[in-house]
Amino acid sequence: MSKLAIHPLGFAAGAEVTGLDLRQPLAAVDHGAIRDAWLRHLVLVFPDQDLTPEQQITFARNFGDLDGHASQAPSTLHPDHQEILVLTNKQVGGKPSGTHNSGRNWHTDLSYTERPAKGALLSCKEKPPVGGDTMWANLYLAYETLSPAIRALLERLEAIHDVTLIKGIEQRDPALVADMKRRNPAVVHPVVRVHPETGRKSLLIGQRIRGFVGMSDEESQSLLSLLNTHATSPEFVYRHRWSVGDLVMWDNRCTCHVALADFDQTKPRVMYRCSLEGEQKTGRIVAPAAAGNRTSMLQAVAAVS
Ligand SMILES: O=C(O)CCC(=O)C(=O)O
Ligand SMILES: [Fe+2]
Repeated sequence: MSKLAIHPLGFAAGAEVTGLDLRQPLAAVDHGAIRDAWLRHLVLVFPDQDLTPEQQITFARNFGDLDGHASQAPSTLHPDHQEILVLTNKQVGGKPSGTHNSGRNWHTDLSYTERPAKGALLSCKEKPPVGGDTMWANLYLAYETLSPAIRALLERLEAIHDVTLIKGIEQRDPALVADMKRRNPAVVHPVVRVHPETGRKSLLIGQRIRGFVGMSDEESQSLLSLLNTHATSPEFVYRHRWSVGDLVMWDNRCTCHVALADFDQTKPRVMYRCSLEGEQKTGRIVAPAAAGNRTSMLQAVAAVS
């Protein structure tokens, strides 16, 4: 008999899943229960799971194909397992040994690609004594609590997502940044999206958005600020305080998240992430020549749309 138990951790998002050893093959009944909980709670925490990279990959594959990380610089991937992105503040030979200072502004993973991730599974390998929490916001609630007038405006709106807006990207190795930019020209996505499994609408919003198609820069920035402030209201957020061995799995189709930088940077923080490949290509690439200059890009996008 299954020992699986699910305890909600927050009203907006988050549930703890206990009674499972994720190193073992997943029974069909547990698989179904996890999928249901994932769609309902958006962020699932599996505590005390000490997984090898192979075990993390095997568990992740229960929920879809893995993203091949073509959008990432190869040096940020696990040397033996390209399915794993290494998020670390550790230096090797004076250089960051993976994706450095990752996720420091609100974002939905891979929104700067045509096919944002379906979900992700993040395993905590090392953590500082205090700080370094991660927060997720429920973007269904964000959408549903906007006024009908704003919702009607957003229904037709598209946003320009830009990899260069990753917070702190300019502090990364310039060769790595050039690689990221080359791999990821700016893309346009609808602001309102429909979850392919639940059918519910949510916002694709965050701080890696350059602006909205057809709006002036000033209009874009004001609207973006309004939407991001609303979407990340404390009422919509689950905040996770990590322990080594936690595996957290989130639904990236209806959430955004941020990794807090409030910790002693001389202490290591190391996370391994598998990304589930998005099932829908919702974006379209904006001419790369337009990228880099906010005003010219907004005009270029407006011209082609
Ligand atoms: O390091 C973290 O807590 C999260 C980083 C992040 O944004 C991610 O893994 O997608
Ligand atoms: Fe992320």
